[in-house]
Order: sequence, then structure tokens, then C-alpha cells
Amino acid sequence: MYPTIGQYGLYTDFYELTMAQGYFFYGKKEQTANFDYFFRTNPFKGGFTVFAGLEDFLDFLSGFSFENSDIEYLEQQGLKTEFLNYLKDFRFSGNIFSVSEGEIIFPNEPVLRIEGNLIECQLIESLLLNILNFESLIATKAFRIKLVSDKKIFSDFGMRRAQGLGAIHASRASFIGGASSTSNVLAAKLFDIPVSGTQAHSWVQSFDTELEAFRAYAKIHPENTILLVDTFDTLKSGIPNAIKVAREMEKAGNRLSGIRLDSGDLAFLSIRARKMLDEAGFNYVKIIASNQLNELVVKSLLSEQNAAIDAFGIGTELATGKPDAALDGVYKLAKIGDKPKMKISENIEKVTLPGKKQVYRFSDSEGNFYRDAVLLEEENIEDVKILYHPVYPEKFTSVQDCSFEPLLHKVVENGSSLLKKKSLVEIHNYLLERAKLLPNEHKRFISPHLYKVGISKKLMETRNNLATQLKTNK
Ligand SMILES: Nc1ncnc2c1ncn2[C@@H]1O[C@H](COP(=O)(O)OP(=O)(O)OP(=O)(O)O)[C@@H](O)[C@H]1O
Ligand SMILES: O=P(O)(O)OC[C@H]1O[C@H](OP(=O)(O)OP(=O)(O)O)[C@H](O)[C@@H]1O
Ligand SMILES: O=C(O)c1cccnc1
Repeated sequence: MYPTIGQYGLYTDFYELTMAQGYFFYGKKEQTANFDYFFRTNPFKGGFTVFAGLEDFLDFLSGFSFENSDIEYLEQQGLKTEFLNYLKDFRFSGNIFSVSEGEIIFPNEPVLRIEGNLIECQLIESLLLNILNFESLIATKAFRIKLVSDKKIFSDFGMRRAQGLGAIHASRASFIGGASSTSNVLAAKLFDIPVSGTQAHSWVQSFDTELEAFRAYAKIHPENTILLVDTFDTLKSGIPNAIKVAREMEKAGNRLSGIRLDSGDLAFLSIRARKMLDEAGFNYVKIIASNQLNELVVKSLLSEQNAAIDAFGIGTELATGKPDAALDGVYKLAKIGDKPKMKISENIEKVTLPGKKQVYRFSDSEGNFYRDAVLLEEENIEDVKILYHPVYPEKFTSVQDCSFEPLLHKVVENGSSLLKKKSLVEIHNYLLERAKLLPNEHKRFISPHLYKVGISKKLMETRNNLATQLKTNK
């Protein structure tokens, strides 16, 4: 749970409230609606996305209500008393169907579906998008780093240059994606993530000499000393001083945990540092590297340059999802009452899929992910053997002999969460299990193979008929 800021009802875009007021006065308040959450493009030019943020979203949703001062504020913004009286008792009371946190997901499939009255579905849009888009972006980034880290570990150092309090979500999502610890103490406590840390240049600078700074730190934290060796000169001063302190620590019955390299050529310096430490008898001292790292630099350091690095500290690029500012997830109306709804767009790729839907994942004979399919909920998956390209019907693919599983599961019923709380370790392990089933060609960084998401014939026909109707009625 996050530090409380009271109730979260105002954590929404104003238009959600003005529309909700409109629904209220036009007698649409009791109409049932279905909305889909989906995104259109995998971030980082990648071949997959990691779904994260579900538990956080549900936690925030349980606090999505309006206290007296919120109601007064909305009154000052011109909202009407009768509607505000309705908001006083507002609580989400609908159903939510979702893929599991840590699932591998793909563009254009609904990964979460909300069912409820039109007002409640509308009001929670911004909260949902805010949390799921960001955590999924960062979990994906973290997992990309994990994919190239081999057996090395990395810690999230991102808080200081993250987007404000988004750092809390970033740390959570980073751990789901594969970080082994975080420097962000609040996130560590809230989500039971191992906390870790080394020391900053200010520590070293605050003493008269580097050696004095190293000794002082080792004395006060003998169980976990990682010395930052680049304040003056890594090879001529930092590492020789670290070796002196390692020797003194051994005499006192302790062990130096590691050194941290934070500038210069990390491959060259780590190889030299390893040699110097080993020759001095300290092969147990770990080498940690940091400085504007990302998955591409980590991959190059480990697989092309044989860097002698045991662990990475990764900050800004991880916590901000650099170079992608956001996952482009959207929330679209798919059904009102028994009427399927869709959005027509000039851009054919942006036409939405109408109706209440379920997503199935098909696997090949070896159990590897093969295709995902979007079907109308009432369809029998056993009858579906051909999947159609969502935009170009002349492109289709057979799933004749594949096994399948539904991906959307009920996680909220009549406003109450059914979600069995999982630890972040469990969510991460689920991600690992699922990612193993995703063929490697979708995981490579350069021009990954496109994972196909198709739609059923019935869904395609429903959409086409509705589109024709909408164009004629316009
Ligand atoms: N061997 C390497 N291969 C690829 N990238 C590297 C390697 N070593 C370091 N880098 C990256 O190169 C960049 C070096 O940063 P920069 O040019 O700012 O120098 P610096 O070492 O940080 O210097 P200073 O700290 O004095 O400003 C960082 O982004 C770092 O991650
Ligand atoms: O480069 P990032 O991936 O964002 O990783 C975090 C960086 O933040 C710290 O530097 P900073 O200059 O903020 O503080 P320092 O004085 O401790 O070096 C740390 O030394 C890393 O270099
Ligand atoms: O513990 C560290 O070394 C650390 C923490 C945050 C940012 N940079 C480094």
C-alpha cells in the first residue's frame, strides 16, 4: 500500500467527471458498459511487453472515492449538487477481468476489461491508464536488462532522476522485471524489495583523503562495504586504497564486499580491477559498475567485451524507461448494454474491436507461445481454427493443432478484489516462466519477429457490420 493521500477520487482527468455528470443527468447511470485496456506498440522497438501494475491499480481503486473537501472542490468547479451527492457514496462496484501481473503481452489485445455502470467505468479510466502504462513500461525495460545480464544482478538506482513519485512505481516494476534490489528505501519497505546501497562521491570528498574515507566506512559498516573507487583516480588511487582497506578488514575478521566503478571505460577498468584484486588475494571482492547504463551497454559489456563486472547499478534509463516516454496504452468503450460499440478512425489500425471479448493464447506442440487470439466472449474457442489479421482480412493463420489457454481472469467481482496477493518475487518468477515460452526471435533487440495477434471470424464480422452501420448512420 502507498503512503496515504486520503481518498483518490480526484486522481482523474476533469473530463471524466464532466462526462460522468452528463451520464448521470441523461439517465445513463445504470447502463452497463464494457471498456478494454490495450496498447498499440511494444516499447523500445521490442517484440513483447511485460504487464505490470495490476495490484497497485486495484489498491488505488479501493481508495477511489470522494471526501467532503473533494466534493466542495468539485462544487466550486461548477458540478451540480445532485451529481455530487451521488459521488459522496461512490465506490467502484463492477467487475474486472485481467491478464496476470508478469504476463507477456502484445499490441492490440485487450489485456484488461472493465465491466460496470457507465459512470464508474468512465471515472476510473485515468487512474487505470496512469498506473498500468507506467509500470508495464518499466517492467519491460527491466526485463530487457535481465535478458542480457546473464547471471549478473542489477540494482535499481533510479529514484533521483525518476519522474517525481513515479519512482515508487518504477522501483516496484523494476523488481518485477528483474532488478535484484533497489536503493529506494520507501519502495523497498512498501513492497518487500531487498534494499541495497554503496556510497557517493560526497562521502569520499568529505574526508581529507580517500583512504581515510574508505577506512571510516569499513569501520562503521563492516558487514557491507562497497567502496566507490573513482573519485580521484580509479587505477592509481581508488583500487590500491580499496585493497589496503580489504587487507585491514580481513585482519579484523571481516571482508570487503565490493568496489564500485562509476566512470570511464567500464570494460577496461573492470578487467584491470579484477586483476589487481585477484593478485592481492581478494577474488571474493565483487565489482559493481554504474554510470548511465542501459540494456545495450550491459549487453555489450558482458557479451562483447568480457567485462569483469559482477553487478550493475542502473538508474535513470531504467526508472524513466528511456528512450520511450510512455507505453501507449488506451482505454476504449467496447459495449453499452447489449450494444457493441467501436471507434472508427481515419487510421485503419486505430479502429477498435467491439463487444465483450476474451483473449486466448495458443501454444505449439512444444508448449511455446505461437499466436494470441481475440474472440467475442460468447464464442467457443474449440470452434476457432483460423485467426484473421485485425486489419487486413486477407491475411490469416491456422491454429488447428495448437493448445490454448484463456488470458483474462476475473480479478474483481462487484467491486471486491478476488486477486490472491502475490509477492513481487512470485510475480517475477511468473514472468520468467512465461518468458521462457516466448520464442527467442521475439526477444531479440534488433528487428524482433512480430508475434501475431489475430481475431476470430465472428469478431471480424461484428466489427465490419458495425462499421458499415456507423458509417451509414453518421
Ligand atoms: N566499455 C564500455 N562500452 C560501452 N559503453 C561504455 C563502456 N564504458 C562506459 N560506457 C558508457 O559510456 C558513457 C561514459 O560516460 P561519459 O562520457 O559521460 O564519461 P564518464 O566516464 O561518465 O566521465 P565523467 O564521470 O568524468 O563525466 C556512459 O554512458 C557509460 O555507461
Ligand atoms: O547513471 P544512472 O544510471 O542514473 O545511475 C545512478 C547514478 O547516480 C549516481 O550519480 P550521481 O552523480 O547522482 O551521484 P554520486 O555523487 O553518488 O555519483 C551514481 O553514482 C550513478 O552514477
Ligand atoms: O547506492 C548507490 O551506490 C547509489 C544509489 C543511488 C544512486 N546511485 C548510487
